[in-house]
Amino acid sequence: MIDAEWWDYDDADELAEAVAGDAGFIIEQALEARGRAIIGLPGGETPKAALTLLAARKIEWADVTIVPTDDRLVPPTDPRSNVGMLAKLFLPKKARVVPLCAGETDPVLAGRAADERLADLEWPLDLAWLGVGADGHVASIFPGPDYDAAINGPKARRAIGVRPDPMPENMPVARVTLTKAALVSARTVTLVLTGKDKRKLVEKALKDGASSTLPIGRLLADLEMDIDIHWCE
Ligand SMILES: O=C(O)[C@H](O)[C@@H](O)[C@H](O)[C@H](O)COP(=O)(O)O
Repeated sequence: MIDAEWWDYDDADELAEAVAGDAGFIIEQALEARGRAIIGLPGGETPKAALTLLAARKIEWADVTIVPTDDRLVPPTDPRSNVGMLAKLFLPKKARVVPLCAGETDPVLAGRAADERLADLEWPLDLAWLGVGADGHVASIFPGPDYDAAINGPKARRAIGVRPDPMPENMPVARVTLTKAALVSARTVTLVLTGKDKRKLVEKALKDGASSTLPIGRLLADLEMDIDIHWCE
């Protein structure tokens, strides 16, 4: 079992500063070691402030490839689009932003196309920065017909289409997600969350390990290196 180190902050600003600093350091280490960096960045609300601070850092962004950890099957101009949010922040910095969805409407086809697109990238990720949903989903690994393939699929599979069942009420759309294998193979995995409820959920997931019924629990159980968990109330 890996070690999870909790980093607690007094407020969201302090959390954002710390996470942006950590991510920036990991990217700079990768650039120094290999002359390039490939990072998986999350969607949702929690990471927005930290991502904005990260984009403002003085980094050789032209040598950085950014992949959303997951995305909703919506056009990049849609406010729900994760790649749309990341492109706004990082394309002006000359980073390469690789979409998981390219206009497909069928999640199974979108997942296959994303997997082919990612096959050309030099894996593993240097950083997989993750959030967690109030229901315990991570990236867009949700209960439903694609859950087993996302959690237990072949290690070579990097992305897969997801038809959540039940559909999340706040965001009832199909998705494409990086698989658990693609996420846990990252050189560094970091988890960023806020609020007491999510903290309790992650602490239980860590305790339950591989027997966790939650996607986040199954992912944490398969990590092969320690993880930093950044949290504020
Ligand atoms: O596409 C997404 O929704 C995210 O990648 C997702 O996995 C996110 O991390 C959680 O849903 C938490 O979202 P919040 O940070 O907004 O609570």
